[in-house]
Amino acid sequence: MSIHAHSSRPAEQPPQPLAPNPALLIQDLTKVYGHPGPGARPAADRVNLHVPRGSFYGLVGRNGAGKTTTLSMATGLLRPTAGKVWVGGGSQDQPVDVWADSVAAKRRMGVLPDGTHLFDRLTGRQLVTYSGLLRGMDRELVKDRTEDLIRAMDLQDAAGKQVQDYSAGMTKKIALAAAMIHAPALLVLDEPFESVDPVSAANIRAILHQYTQAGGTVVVSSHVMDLVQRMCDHVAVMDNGRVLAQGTVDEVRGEMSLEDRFVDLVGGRTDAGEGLSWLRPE
Ligand SMILES: Nc1ncnc2c1ncn2[C@@H]1O[C@H](COP(=O)(O)OP(=O)(O)OP(=O)(O)O)[C@@H](O)[C@H]1O
Repeated sequence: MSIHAHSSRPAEQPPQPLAPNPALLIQDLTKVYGHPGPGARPAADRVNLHVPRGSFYGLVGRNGAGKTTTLSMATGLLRPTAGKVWVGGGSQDQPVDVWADSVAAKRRMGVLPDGTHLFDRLTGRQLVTYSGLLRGMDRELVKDRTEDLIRAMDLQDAAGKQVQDYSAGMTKKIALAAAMIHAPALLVLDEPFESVDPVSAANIRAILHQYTQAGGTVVVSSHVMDLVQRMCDHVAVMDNGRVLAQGTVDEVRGEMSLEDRFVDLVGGRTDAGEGLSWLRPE
């Protein structure tokens, strides 16, 4: 496990990884929204992450900790102020610099962004199909995989409906299907279980576990420590734009539950409720 791991090295070659051929390597990634200058507080502050191939990696932190900012930069959606990101591929592939070669990098990734903006006038089936066709996949293969994914997400009855008429959880599931159609090496999922019912969440977890067992890598952001402790094998804790700890879940939590360790690291609030003495029924 590394704690308070902030380093600054020249950012040209991928740094020497802790294990060979990582799925995702993030080096000194920094984002300052608006005008960088004195007093500007970075939303992500020299973030270094090493995501091993085949891992199920949780990124946890409070609201506003910088998880979405970090994952958006790591997946080529948000330009970093500073820092580098490399994405691995198959076991024999060299890591690709996400911002220098974004086409090759994006081919290796499936992404479920935060607050997904989808082409919601399309039906669910069309959305997944176009996601495959846009990636240059064979039409017959796309057709077969689309039906497999719709079945796996239990969306058969809704597949012919426009996505704008889906519930929040159904939208999450169809966006996840669209992210998986090209069988990428790495899935980066921002809050994948938010609004998803427990049965669907269990199905999705099973699909993702099967995928990591086949050599895929999953990175998920979440606030739900219990879920991350049960589901993930690796975890990084972020607060105020910084990584406070990272490693295997057992290394990071030690003898504690992940939730207790998290509160220990980020510092719990004990004054919650103060100033709300008026909050009682008349
Ligand atoms: N587009 C933006 N412009 C300016 N500030 C932003 C923008 N997006 C995020 N921020 C700020 O950056 C910080 C980190 O936000 P971010 O969304 O990355 O956190 P998060 O850990 O994903 O939070 P949550 O769990 O609530 O989704 C916050 O202080 C937020 O207000």
